[in-house]
Amino acid sequence: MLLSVSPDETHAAELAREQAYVTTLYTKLDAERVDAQRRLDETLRLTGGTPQARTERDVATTLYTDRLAQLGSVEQGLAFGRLDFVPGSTEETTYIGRLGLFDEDDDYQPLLVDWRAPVARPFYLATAASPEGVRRRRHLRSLTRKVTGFDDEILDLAAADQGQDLGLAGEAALLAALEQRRTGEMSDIVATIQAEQDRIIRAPLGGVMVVQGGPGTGKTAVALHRAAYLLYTHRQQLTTRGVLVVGPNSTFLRYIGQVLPSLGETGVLLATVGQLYPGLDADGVERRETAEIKGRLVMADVLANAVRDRQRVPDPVLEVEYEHDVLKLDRKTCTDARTRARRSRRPHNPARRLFVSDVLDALTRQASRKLGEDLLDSQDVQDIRAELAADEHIAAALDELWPVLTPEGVLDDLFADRERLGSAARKHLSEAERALLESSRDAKWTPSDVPLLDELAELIGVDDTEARVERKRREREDRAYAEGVLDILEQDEEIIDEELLRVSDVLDAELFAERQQERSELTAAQRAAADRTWTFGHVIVDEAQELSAMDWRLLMRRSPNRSMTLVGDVAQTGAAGGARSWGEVLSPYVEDRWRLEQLTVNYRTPAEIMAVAARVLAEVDAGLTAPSSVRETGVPPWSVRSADLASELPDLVTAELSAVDGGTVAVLVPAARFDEVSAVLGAFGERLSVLTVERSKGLEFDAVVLVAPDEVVAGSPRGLNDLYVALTRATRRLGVVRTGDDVPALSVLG
Ligand SMILES: Nc1ncnc2c1ncn2[C@@H]1O[C@H](COP(=O)(O)OP(=O)(O)OP(=O)(O)O)[C@@H](O)[C@H]1O
Repeated sequence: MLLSVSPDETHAAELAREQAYVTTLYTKLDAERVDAQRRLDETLRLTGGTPQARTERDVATTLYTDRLAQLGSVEQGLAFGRLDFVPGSTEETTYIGRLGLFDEDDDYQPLLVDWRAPVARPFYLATAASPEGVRRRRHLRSLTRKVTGFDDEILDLAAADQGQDLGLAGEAALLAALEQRRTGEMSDIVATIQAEQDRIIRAPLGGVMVVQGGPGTGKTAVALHRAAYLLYTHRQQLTTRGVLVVGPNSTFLRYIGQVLPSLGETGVLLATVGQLYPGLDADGVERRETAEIKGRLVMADVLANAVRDRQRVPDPVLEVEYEHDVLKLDRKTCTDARTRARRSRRPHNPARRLFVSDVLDALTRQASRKLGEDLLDSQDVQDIRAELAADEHIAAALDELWPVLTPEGVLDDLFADRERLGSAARKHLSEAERALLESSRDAKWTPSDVPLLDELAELIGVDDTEARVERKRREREDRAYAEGVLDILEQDEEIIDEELLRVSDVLDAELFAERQQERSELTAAQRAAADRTWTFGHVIVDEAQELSAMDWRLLMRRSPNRSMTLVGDVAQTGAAGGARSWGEVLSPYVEDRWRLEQLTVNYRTPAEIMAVAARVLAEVDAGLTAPSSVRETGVPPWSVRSADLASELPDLVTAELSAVDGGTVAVLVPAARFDEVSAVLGAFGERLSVLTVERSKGLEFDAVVLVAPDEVVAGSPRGLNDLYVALTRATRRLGVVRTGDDVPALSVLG
């Protein structure tokens, strides 16, 4: 008798097989977690020993702590792919997942291959036209530990003929991922990375790579997965120096903050430029025009002048009281001392020693003459010099001529004093521009002050020895404390030895956490955050088009090896001092030694919305092409005119919130309307965000309502770029609320 098996039964049997395999993977994962925890506990129990033993323990503790964090992060979607190769190929069926798992009992055969390993590459790159030995690619879908389904792609030439215009791999899985409601936090894309993205993620570590791509092409996603890939592939090199990821503002950093931990990577420093000067989180707000001036390259000259202006000489003579007499410091003596100190090419504070020494020599000669040179031996002269050096009047005179400076002090004084600013900047900035700087020094430091402070720190030569010594002292204290705790617990343990109680069983959770904290403080990222002169193994900049020339100077200092990935879109530049072209930005640092990669497919914005955005882009620059959308929603964008926002906007927002069914909605406004609209929409809760267009950069929402597009366009010289950014934030729905003049590029909306 012939048995007939229905497709459903085959599918169900296959699903059961996948479930069985995935279950063994989770069992293995659980065993690894128990093992890592046990090893960590054992390491934490050990105390004392030689310095080398302690160092080894520290390394082991960090290793097991990191491993535990990594094992904890991969719970969701542990395995998401499978490759079956053509018969006769050297590869066997391979499962691809968020980390690698091996079978120790079977010669360390891989049970699951880390997505970053070379063997996993065909999962992202193989196509029907170029299958790389792959016969079938399978995307596994799962919910917690349950496999809920799978999608297969058979990579043969018949499939190649079915015209995959955009060359998308795993289309069903990709579209399912893109259709997901947005939560307000970015997710990783590890299961559905596309070929053009994969090539960028796995590009070699060295050199400067620019990734140019329109909105929604996955630049941010690619940048973060690249960080994870580089840390996996060049772990040794990068864990000591660390990886820096720079984003445009703290809202954006919060949005992307979970992606790297979800990929098992915690050692990356995420920061805005405003956070790259230790001790400051500069988030003050200022006018665009002021930020633009502060971002200009000439500010480096202005600051150099400001520091030189603090190196003064008497005009004509400075008289200093000394021992009931008066010593005279003349212009020539001081000018000579100043010239020698400047010629040393040391920064201001270290060069002060030379200046002071020369001036003291001159004063010593003078004082000796007065006392009668012939009567003094060399010891007497030395004593006189020491006395002069300790004299408060002389110290005050030296401070006047060559003060010890701080970057904050110099910048504050410069912006607060018209004369100083005039002297330092007259040649570089107009009176009106100087007036803008002068009015900018309110209470808070702004992000554009940070590269200026950093520049000043270089010019002044800030001595951070004290900070370093203090840091070391704190580390030692923390360690001694933690060890003390463990010693006590170990003594207890001796008493209850028979019960074989482990330290970790009795170690108070809070103390344990503190000890963990101490360990994590020692990661490269943490140390880097506290050290202005830290140089990173790799620097990744997102929304790189927004950075000013002065921002670039700061970042280049943090990356002397020029191992950098810069992602951005020159069509979205909003900052007045931002990039117009990548060549212009980079040539001062690397000339033409940088490579360009492009991303061309928009995964975020549906075709219906992109059609509108493309018209705006054509007005920005007819030569620019908008990326092609990967999907349509069938929902056309809408537009209404409102004469009374306060009464009409809440209803429009309510309708959008219900249309996205649990998803997120953003109301984007020109900066001048932010307070008004926030007040109107104050009570809508978490799913609604009211943001200025500038703050929405890099973010996305299920629905976007854009208010007053004409004001967005008129609001800045790059207003059309801002409009383009605003229109491309939506993953499903877009609405425009007009309050004033019509914007020609939006006329298609009615
Ligand atoms: N291969 C992919 N698989 C699944 N989702 C993807 C993929 N590539 C991108 N996405 C999703 O598309 C959206 C846009 O990605 P991302 O924010 O990285 O784009 P972007 O180029 O940085 O955009 P913008 O320039 O507008 O800030 C995100 O939700 C991201 O998760």
